[in-house]
Amino acid sequence: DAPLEIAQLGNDILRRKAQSVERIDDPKIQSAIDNLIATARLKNGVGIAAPQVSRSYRLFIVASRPNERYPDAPEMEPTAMLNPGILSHGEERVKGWEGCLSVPGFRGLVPRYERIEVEYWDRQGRHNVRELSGFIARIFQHELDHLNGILFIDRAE
Ligand SMILES: O=C(CSC(=O)[C@H](Cc1ccccc1)CC(F)(F)F)c1ccccc1
Ligand SMILES: [Zn+2]
Repeated sequence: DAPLEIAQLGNDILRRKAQSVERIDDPKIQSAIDNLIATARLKNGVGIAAPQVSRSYRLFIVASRPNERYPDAPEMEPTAMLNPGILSHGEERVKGWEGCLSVPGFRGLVPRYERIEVEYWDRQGRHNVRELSGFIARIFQHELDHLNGILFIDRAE
């Protein structure tokens, strides 16, 4: 579970559309999940997407925890989300601070939907449909952008 090299701004892999995961029980996918969780923890991230460690799969980790910008952020078990999507969202957008392990040294105020209904498959291959809001919804939208080659600086105001 060695933490992996993080692709930096300018690396073309960050601008590609990632490929859907075909077999969730593929050992390559399961080890990518373990490596992403280790990397997020080591780099103190609240999320990380597979393209950031140069694996162009539709897979990311959401690992919300309280931090200096979001002291009341929920503490959660790092969760792998495969082939994720937004099913519906509210109208309201909220601006919030974001950073990115692939864009070090920058912070930006990014508008995100406050409430979203999402689907994803978990690492056991189960289909999940969830309502997310607040900081976790923000992380989900930030990571989903990574799977579509979008970075928070493209949206920062
Ligand atoms: O922990 C970070 C470091 S940046 C981070 O964790 C990114 C995720 C993220 C941070 C803030 C808002 C949404 C997503 C991780 C990335 F780059 F892999 F996606 C943080 C930065 C700003 C606000 C709150 C927390
Ligand atoms: Zn990011």
